[in-house]
Amino acid sequence: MQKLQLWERYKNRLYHHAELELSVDTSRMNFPDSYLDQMEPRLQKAFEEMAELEAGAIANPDEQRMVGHYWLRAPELAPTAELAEQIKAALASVKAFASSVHQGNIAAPDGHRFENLLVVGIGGSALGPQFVADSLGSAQDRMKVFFFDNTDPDGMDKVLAEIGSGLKRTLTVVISKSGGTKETRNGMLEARQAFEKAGLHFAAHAVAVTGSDSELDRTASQEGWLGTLPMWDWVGGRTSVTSAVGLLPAALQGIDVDRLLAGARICDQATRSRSTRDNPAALLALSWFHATAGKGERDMVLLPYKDRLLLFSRYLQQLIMESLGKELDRDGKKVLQGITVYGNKGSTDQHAYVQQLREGVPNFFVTFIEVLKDREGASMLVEPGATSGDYLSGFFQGTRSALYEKDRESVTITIREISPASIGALIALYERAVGLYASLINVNAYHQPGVEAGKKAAGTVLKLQGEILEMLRRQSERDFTCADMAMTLARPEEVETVFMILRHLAANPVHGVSATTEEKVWENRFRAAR
Ligand SMILES: O=P(O)(O)OC[C@H]1O[C@](O)(CO)[C@@H](O)[C@@H]1O
Repeated sequence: MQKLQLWERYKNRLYHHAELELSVDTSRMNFPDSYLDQMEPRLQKAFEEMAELEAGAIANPDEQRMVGHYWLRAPELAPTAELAEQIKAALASVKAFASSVHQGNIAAPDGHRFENLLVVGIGGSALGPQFVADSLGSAQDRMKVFFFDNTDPDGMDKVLAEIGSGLKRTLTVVISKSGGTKETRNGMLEARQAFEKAGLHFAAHAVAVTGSDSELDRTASQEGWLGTLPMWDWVGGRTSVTSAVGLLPAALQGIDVDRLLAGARICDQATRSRSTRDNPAALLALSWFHATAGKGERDMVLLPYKDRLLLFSRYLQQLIMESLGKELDRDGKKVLQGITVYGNKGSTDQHAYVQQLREGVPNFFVTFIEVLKDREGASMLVEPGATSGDYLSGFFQGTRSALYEKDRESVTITIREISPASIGALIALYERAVGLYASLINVNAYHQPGVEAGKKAAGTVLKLQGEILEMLRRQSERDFTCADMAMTLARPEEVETVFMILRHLAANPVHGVSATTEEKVWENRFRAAR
């Protein structure tokens, strides 16, 4: 298509929201103009399902749950007055807690204000808080934020080393909707040990965000933590960033959570429109449907031209892939659905994988995110008439054109600046796009049955490890190959798992297991240290 024709298509298709200062440009998606009309019946059905969801329908039938993240920024829309009150009360508690911490009314045991914040969580209980912290943080933050988002001991040691002697003025927020996630439980225990080693009483440094009567809730109340903020079963982990999960860390960091919620609320209003052309989330969902044939046939590459949006692709990876990646559709038919999401940031990726995007396997579409405002304050000229930010803009435009010339399609989202409101709007935009797209492809976006399989299998491995350790200790006079051990435990079919467990045990001193080094690694002999 010629440049001037594309310009006409740009003007015809551009969605712009004046108050949010947010645009969605689908002109570089090669669907015909008739596509929207053709998809209209399916879209209207998706809008209807979304309206039912917002009205409190059981939108997650597998778990018999309502799906209410939209109420978090408009409590008056919650289906009962009681829920509305709970949402308002939780927000008030978040703000009151953060303000008490900032004013020193809730202080470190040494009487000083808390200066650091250690957030412990995983998945939806970490990715949203991390994205918000990274996109909106600054040198002026009220608290310096750190994360434990895994059960990797070395990763936690690295964070603790960074905090160093600052631990005595560190507040720990442990976040888990279920309150039973092992990675988070381990992170909490490791944090507690670090505090105790430093002669500090963990409970005086800890606050929880969790579901009522969860394991974490009970621990926090039995140990007398500083407080507990609620999570509800009608908020999914991956859509929990506008609940206390995201708001408490953000408020403690000093981010204006009211503006974040306001941005999300305004975007929610826009994305409730049943006029497809006026609904930016519907335009995104339709673009995904077009690009992937509604079957995940192409990957979604996110290219935000702004360092502060680096973690957006990680955040969206969970939101999109955990929501859409489903074996069965809502009628129980095998569909193997999903959209693969990856990305980092422009212009950096220009020097990494954009080569393949332009010339290699054409199995993707791009979402560019453009931010008009370069920085606070003035910019130097890096050469006559051009700033670093002009270059960033030039590289964005250049890559968009270079890809389109080669029939690589893209959507571009433009925001004026990075602010709490625009981050809230981006979050809400994608939450709604995922919900609408899930309706279009008839999958339940609000459960995650596949994740349970890995969790169960990990439990089996840990149980087998217990049996192996017991056997090594009981027969400490002898050594075992993995095959010996599997036979001795009467689990010959588990020999590979036994080998992997033994190899890991011997690599770490805590269990007191040693290994010989044989020519073939699977013939190594293991024994308990005497
Ligand atoms: O908040 P929780 O219950 O600890 O769960 C953490 C994450 O684990 C999952 O349930 C599965 O990975 C995610 O959906 C969720 O965000």
